[in-house]
Amino acid sequence: MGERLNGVLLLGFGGPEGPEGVEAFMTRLMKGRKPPPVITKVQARYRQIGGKSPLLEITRAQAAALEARLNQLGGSWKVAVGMSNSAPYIEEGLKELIAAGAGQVIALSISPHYSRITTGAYLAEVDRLKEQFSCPVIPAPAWYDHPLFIAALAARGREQLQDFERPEEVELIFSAHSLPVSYVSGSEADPYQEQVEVTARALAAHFPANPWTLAYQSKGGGQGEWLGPEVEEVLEQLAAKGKKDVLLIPIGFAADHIETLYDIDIEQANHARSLGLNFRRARAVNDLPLFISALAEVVTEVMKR
Ligand SMILES: CC1=C(CCC(=O)O)c2cc3nc(cc4[nH]c(cc5[nH]c(cc1n2)c(C)c5CCC(=O)O)c(CCC(=O)O)c4C)C(CCC(=O)O)=C3C
Ligand SMILES: [Fe+2]
Repeated sequence: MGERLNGVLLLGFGGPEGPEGVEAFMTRLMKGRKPPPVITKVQARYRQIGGKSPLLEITRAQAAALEARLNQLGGSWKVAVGMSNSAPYIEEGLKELIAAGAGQVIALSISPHYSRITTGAYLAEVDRLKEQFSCPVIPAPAWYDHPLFIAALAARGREQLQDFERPEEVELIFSAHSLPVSYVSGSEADPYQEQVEVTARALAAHFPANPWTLAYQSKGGGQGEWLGPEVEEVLEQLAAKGKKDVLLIPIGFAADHIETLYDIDIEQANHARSLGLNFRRARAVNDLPLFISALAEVVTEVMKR
């Protein structure tokens, strides 16, 4: 792989580190669209998860683990983090790699499924900056169907499944972030929904005995209809069918953050409890070695092209 330092820029959505960062984050994210009452509601959620999201810390841990793995496989590697909506921004991550002497940069989205608000936006920003830095930047391929990512999700599921009395009878819910239906329809449709469905089917194959349902979570307000069914609806349907044991595996996020710690662990868990369900959630893949190996394979595949 040569003597030159290879850079990897791990690209993510970003998030406010705590309640006081919510306003700036949302203004950037929504381009000024959302009224202040929503900001207050979101701030209250961050307070309920301890005032701070673990997202940045987890992403940094993923970057460190990926860097170690790549250096172990051969060559000389540095992995930096660049976020779309919060610091460290994509520009800072790119500057860090170039300052370290990277001869080229592989841009790797940490969002599992492609949408215009996630990977599409990250790569557009990378593209915009590319001119300014005259360093080759190569986008890494998607990994939503990578066998090691699927195996990592399955391992997280199994961690929880073994705590149920009859693991093979537990109802599985696979969840991904909802999107406005307008993003996934028409001639310029994002492949998001198809990719989520591929991940769900591949994961289901790891649990051949268990019934499963794909559901969407954390939908926003406005912008018309959003992808469904919602997790809450699925919980209600399972309760109505007399089911008791439910394990939710979030497949649309690579790290634990407000969407798992608040939306699932507080809101959906409360809803499940009120329906009399025995509800558990699988941890996000975070820096699980299986997942880091998946990312390392994706990166080294780029080098072979
Ligand atoms: C597909 C997707 C991912 C998955 C990709 C991935 O995980 O990599 C993701 C991740 C994240 N989303 C995050 C936070 C937020 N997203 C919001 C709003 C929105 N997200 C959307 C989509 C996604 N978002 C959409 C279509 C909107 C509505 C925009 C609009 O209406 O135009 C809002 C505003 C309030 C609200 O609507 O809830 C917040 C606070 C955080 C940070 C968490 C933390 O800090 O712990 C993370 C990782
Ligand atoms: Fe979001």
